Amino acid sequence: MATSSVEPRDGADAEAENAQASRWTAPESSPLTVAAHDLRVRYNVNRTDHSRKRGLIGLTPRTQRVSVGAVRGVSFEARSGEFIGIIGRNGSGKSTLLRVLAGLEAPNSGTVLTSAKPVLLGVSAALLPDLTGAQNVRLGALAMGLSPQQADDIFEDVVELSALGDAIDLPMRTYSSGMGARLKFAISLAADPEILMIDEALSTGDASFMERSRRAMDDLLERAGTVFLVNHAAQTIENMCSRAIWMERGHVVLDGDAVEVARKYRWFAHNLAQGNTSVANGLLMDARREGRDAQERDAQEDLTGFHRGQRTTTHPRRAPRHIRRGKDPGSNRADSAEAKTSNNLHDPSGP
Ligand SMILES: Nc1ncnc2c1ncn2[C@@H]1O[C@H](COP(=O)(O)OP(=O)(O)OP(=O)(O)O)[C@@H](O)[C@H]1O
Repeated sequence: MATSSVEPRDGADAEAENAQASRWTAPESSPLTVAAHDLRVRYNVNRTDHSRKRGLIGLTPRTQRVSVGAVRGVSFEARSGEFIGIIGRNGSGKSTLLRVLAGLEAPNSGTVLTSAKPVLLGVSAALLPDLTGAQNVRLGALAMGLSPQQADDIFEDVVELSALGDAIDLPMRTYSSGMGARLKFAISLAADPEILMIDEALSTGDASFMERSRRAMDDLLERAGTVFLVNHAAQTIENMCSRAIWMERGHVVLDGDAVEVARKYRWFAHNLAQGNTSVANGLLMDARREGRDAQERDAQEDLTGFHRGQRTTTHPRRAPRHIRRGKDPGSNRADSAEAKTSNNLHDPSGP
C-alpha cells in the first residue's frame, strides 16, 4: 500500500478544529431534502484526432466523436440542516452534478428528487449587466419567486451582505467578477431558499465577506435549509461544511464528515501536485475502499432496519449535524421540518 506518508499537521488544522467546534449539529431525524439515485451524465463531443490524415483542406486535424462520462452513477441523500461540500479535481463532475441536482440539466439516467426547487447561485438569478445592482436585486428576487413587497423587504439585507456600498447604484457591468458573485450570492441567500447550491462563488470574496456569508448560511441552515457548496479549496470545505463528497472522474470516492474527507482529499491533491503519483494513487484507492465499505454498511443497516420495520436512510457516520446545537430545526420556516418527508420529494426540473 502506497500510503506510508503521514499528512503533516499545521496551523490550518488547528483553525479547522476551532471552526469545527463552532459548527452546527442537525438531529439524525432531519427530513430528506434531496435524494439522488444512480445519476449518470454523458456528453458527446468532437475531439481532434492528430494521429489520422489531415482534413479536406489539409490544415486542420480530423475530428472524431467521443463520449465523455461526466457523472457515473452517483447516489446519495441530503437532509435539512446539512451543509455539503463537493470537492474534487478539475473535470471530476462537480458542476455537472450540481446542475443535475438543481434540475437545470437532465441526466442520461438515474433519478433526482428534491423537497423544493433548488436555487443554484449564479444561474437562477438571471441578472442583467446594464441594470444597476439595486435594480438587479429586485429582478433577481422576482425571478426567484418573491413578491414585489418581499423583494423590497430583502433589499437592505442584500446590500449589507454583498457589501457593495455605493456601487449598488452602478450598472452591474462595471462590477468586478467578485463583486458580481457577491451580489448574486446575497440575493440568493436573502430569498431564503430551502435548498441552496453554490458553485465556487465564495472563493471570490475576502475574509470578512466569507465570515458574513458563513453567518448568513448558518441562519439558513438553522431554518432547516440544505446548502451544497462546490469549491476547489479543501480548507474552505473543511471550515464551512458539515459533510463532504469527494468526486473523481464522475464517481463519488468518499462521502462523510467534512473535516475527514477534506483532509484526505487535500493530502491526495498535495501528493499529486508534488509528483508523488504512486502515493496519491494509493491514497485514492484507500479512500475509494473506505467509501465502498461505508456504502455497504449503509445498505446493511437499511436492510436490517427494513426487516425490523423501522427502515432508516441515514447512516450515523453521515448524520447531518449542521443545525445549531440545542435549537429546533425548521422552527422559523412554515413549510419545513415535519412537513418535509421523503414522500414530498419531487423532480426539481418540474414546475
Ligand atoms: N457541456 C459540456 N459538453 C461536453 N463536455 C462537458 C460539458 N460540461 C462538462 N463536460 C465535461 O464533463 C466533465 C466534468 O465536468 P465538470 O465541469 O462537471 O467538472 P468539475 O469537477 O466541475 O470541473 P472544474 O473543477 O474544472 O470546474 C469534464 O470532463 C468536462 O470536460
